[in-house]
Amino acid sequence: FEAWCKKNDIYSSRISCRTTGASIGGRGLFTDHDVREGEVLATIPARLLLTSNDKALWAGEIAAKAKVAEPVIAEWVSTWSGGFSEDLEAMGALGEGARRQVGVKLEKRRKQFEGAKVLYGLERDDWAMYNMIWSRACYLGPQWKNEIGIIPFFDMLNHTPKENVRLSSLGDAMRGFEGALKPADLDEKDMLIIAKEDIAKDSELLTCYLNEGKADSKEDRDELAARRMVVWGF
Ligand SMILES: C[S@@+](CC[C@H](N)C(=O)[O-])C[C@H]1O[C@@H](n2cnc3c(N)ncnc32)[C@H](O)[C@@H]1O
Repeated sequence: FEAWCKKNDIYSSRISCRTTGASIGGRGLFTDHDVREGEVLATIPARLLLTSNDKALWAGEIAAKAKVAEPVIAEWVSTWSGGFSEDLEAMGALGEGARRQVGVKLEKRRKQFEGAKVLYGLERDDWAMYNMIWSRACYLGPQWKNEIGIIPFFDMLNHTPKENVRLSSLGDAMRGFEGALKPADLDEKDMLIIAKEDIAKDSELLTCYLNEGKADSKEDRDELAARRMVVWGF
């Protein structure tokens, strides 16, 4: 994966992808040095992203693009894992209310998938890929007109409520800095991963998938737990 990143002009400043029990998600990105707040940890060329501006069936469009992607992208897609897997054991950890909501969300996902099959020519076997796409995609921000996409390298970050990095396109990061010059070798739509705080060497880089701070009723908490399960499988 790191060789793939290097070959495709993903610049990352001494960050490694590690498969280890020390990673909260089993595999994730780690610092190989002491990082300072504000440091740009990676730049990712816009051309590598798989994106969609279909608000309803975006995962279907991305799945269709992933299926016919050029070899370079296909090589990256083959590294994907995670997402919702109908893992009954994981589901057992949820309370009754949350489990009920998982059922409702799953029903909705299945209907969307049926729609995506028709519109984007997906097949029944694409269900696992479809779910994986849900678990790896994010909003790309104003520079991308809030399209949804999967960003190589960034998609290796695991979740924590208290993230230590943030994502921004170069264009969004530069907005407000009047007169700032764009680096000549970067595009406004290229994505940056920026340290939100000082991070010690050998720490996992983490982002927040889902803000759980606002859930103050049991129903809200169940809804969030269900969403976490159906989107990310944990
Ligand atoms: C965007 S990917 C992150 C990278 C992923 N660990 C990998 O190896 O490709 C999202 C998936 O990572 C796993 N994951 C992320 N954060 C996690 C956490 N806090 N606890 C358990 N699993 C997590 C889940 O399988 C989730 O569907």
